[in-house]
Amino acid sequence: MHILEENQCFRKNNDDPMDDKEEEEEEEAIRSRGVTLSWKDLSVYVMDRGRRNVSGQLIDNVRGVAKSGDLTAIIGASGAGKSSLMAALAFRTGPELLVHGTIRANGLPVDSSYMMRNSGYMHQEDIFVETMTVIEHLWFMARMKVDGRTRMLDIGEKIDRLLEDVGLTSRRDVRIGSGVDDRVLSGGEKKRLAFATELLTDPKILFLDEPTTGQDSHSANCLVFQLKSFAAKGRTVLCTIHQPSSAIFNSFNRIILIAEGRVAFAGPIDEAVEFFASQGYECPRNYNPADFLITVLATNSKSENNEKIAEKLCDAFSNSETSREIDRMFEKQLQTRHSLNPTSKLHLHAEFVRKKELRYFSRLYWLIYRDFLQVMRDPSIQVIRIFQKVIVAIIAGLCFVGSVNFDQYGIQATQGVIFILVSENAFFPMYATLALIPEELPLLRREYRTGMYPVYLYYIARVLSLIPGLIIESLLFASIIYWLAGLRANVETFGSSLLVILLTINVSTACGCFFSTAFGSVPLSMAYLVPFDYVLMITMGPFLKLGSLPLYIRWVKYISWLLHASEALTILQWNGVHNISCETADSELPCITEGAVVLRRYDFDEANFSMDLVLMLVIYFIFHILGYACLWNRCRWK
Ligand SMILES: Nc1ncnc2c1ncn2[C@@H]1O[C@H](COP(=O)(O)OP(=O)(O)OP(=O)(O)O)[C@@H](O)[C@H]1O
Repeated sequence: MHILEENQCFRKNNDDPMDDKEEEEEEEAIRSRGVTLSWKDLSVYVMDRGRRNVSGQLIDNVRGVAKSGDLTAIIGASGAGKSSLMAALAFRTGPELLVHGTIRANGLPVDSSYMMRNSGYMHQEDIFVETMTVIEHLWFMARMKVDGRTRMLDIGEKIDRLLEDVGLTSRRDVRIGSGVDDRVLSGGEKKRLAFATELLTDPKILFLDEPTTGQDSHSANCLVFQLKSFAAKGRTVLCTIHQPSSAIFNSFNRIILIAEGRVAFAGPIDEAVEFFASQGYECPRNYNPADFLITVLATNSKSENNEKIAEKLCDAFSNSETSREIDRMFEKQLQTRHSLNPTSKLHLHAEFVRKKELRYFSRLYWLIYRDFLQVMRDPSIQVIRIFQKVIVAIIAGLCFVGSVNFDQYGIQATQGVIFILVSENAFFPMYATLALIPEELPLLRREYRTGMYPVYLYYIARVLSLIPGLIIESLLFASIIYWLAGLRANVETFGSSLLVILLTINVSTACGCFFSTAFGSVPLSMAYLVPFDYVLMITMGPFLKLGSLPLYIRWVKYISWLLHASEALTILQWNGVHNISCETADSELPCITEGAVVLRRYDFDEANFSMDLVLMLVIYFIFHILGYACLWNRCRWK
């Protein structure tokens, strides 16, 4: 009995048994509908930072074939170049790598968009939104990846089937999470979830980078069994693996052995052991052949010609009959392609065009949905923040009870409340937003590069998902402090003050988004944002008369929304006030009786109110446009 029997795994196959001939015919028919991937003269280079010069080579002129219906494994020691080769074949290398060579699908040259639409790629490191549950994650991924015309019912059925296939049905409502806890997924379960995610689109070609890492041997065996079953449906499955057990090794149809970026063998598994034996490296009996092959290739000792063993084997393989067989397969693919009539060619390449993507608004909806779940479930983002705000508002408001009056002391108290309203609604959201995008950058890059959504949709969704929280937060804070302190008690002034505060909090969030995308990490963003904030705070009104600002800093008044907010709120409190009492006046200082004089004292002008609001809006859009541009740049080039 083969060790990877299906009934040991999560789900049984209930297909009717067939006789051998029928099975062979069926297999051949399925294969002919699949995609045979072939590549030649494929090299991968590392580029320097400016992408002008090559600074190293990871893959050196390799060739190979991965047939539909086969499970092909790229095997080699750690650092041999397995992931680099697979990423190159899948068109998933980062912009720091340059891929040179020919990659063909059924003999036709392919490009990145073909690969993105026809292949799935399971990365070595899983990146999930940890606050989502398994089912929420799968629904999100299905809506973003699956053909837009697929019915919700069919998607639901598919998800249920996949959950059963990968043994996660009982964990469907568990959060993905992090750490070791039975309320979140384990490392192995995350791998299975990543696998199920790739199967959502039923890709013609499936790439998996180290799918068995972190799995116990039973789960690893089951996963490989599922890969085989998937391949048997006429799919092309390629995975990298660096330490397969004998059972897993024996279940591969073909292997590609990689050493130092070169191919030491590519072909059926039993031929690999024979080839090594023919070169003088006989696998001992009862020894795991995979361990043996990898150990031989990783040995640093030299052969009789003072050549490294890996180099000698790679040279020998490139002159071997098996290698020539690969060349013949490559040529055969080319001929098949030439014999195809134009309609078939069109058909082959038009397959992916037929997939209808979800409309922008639907994708935006799903992105906002995901961001909302995150915001709602991450207490550090919302609940604690709101609670903290309420406490601060009550404490601050209580300090001002009875002091905000139309008298000489009241002038200072009113400006104090305005300072707290502005600074609290400016600095807090600015720093709270700073970590949001850098934390998600790896996920964003990955999803953007697979074509799930454009960067601007992500950015808009991120900003929109923050708005409800920001509104609740700012309105709560401002209302508590406004009424406790006793600022002007009429609906119009209160409403306009809330509008100014809403603008302040939104511009500050936009500023936080810009700094986080411009500098890419929280410590670096903080390093630049703190001095910038100091300048904004010093020049916001209460500390310095605007007219006395030194010439070199005077430009700040155009970009400081803190200043515009202070001015607008001060205007709302003092505009039209003619009866400021002199009762509490210091006998040595002149008494101020007019609101207009209070405004002049800070170099504010009541005619500026509308302009302040407009300028805040302009600054809001400028920060977001710059923030988006920086994010787009990071996704494209890093
Ligand atoms: N983007 C890159 N820039 C520079 N060097 C890289 C890059 N990606 C990989 N390398 C280097 O190329 C070599 C091969 O890396 P690769 O990840 O392909 O190996 P691997 O065989 O998959 O190893 P592992 O099993 O440990 O994942 C390593 O030395 C790695 O440091």
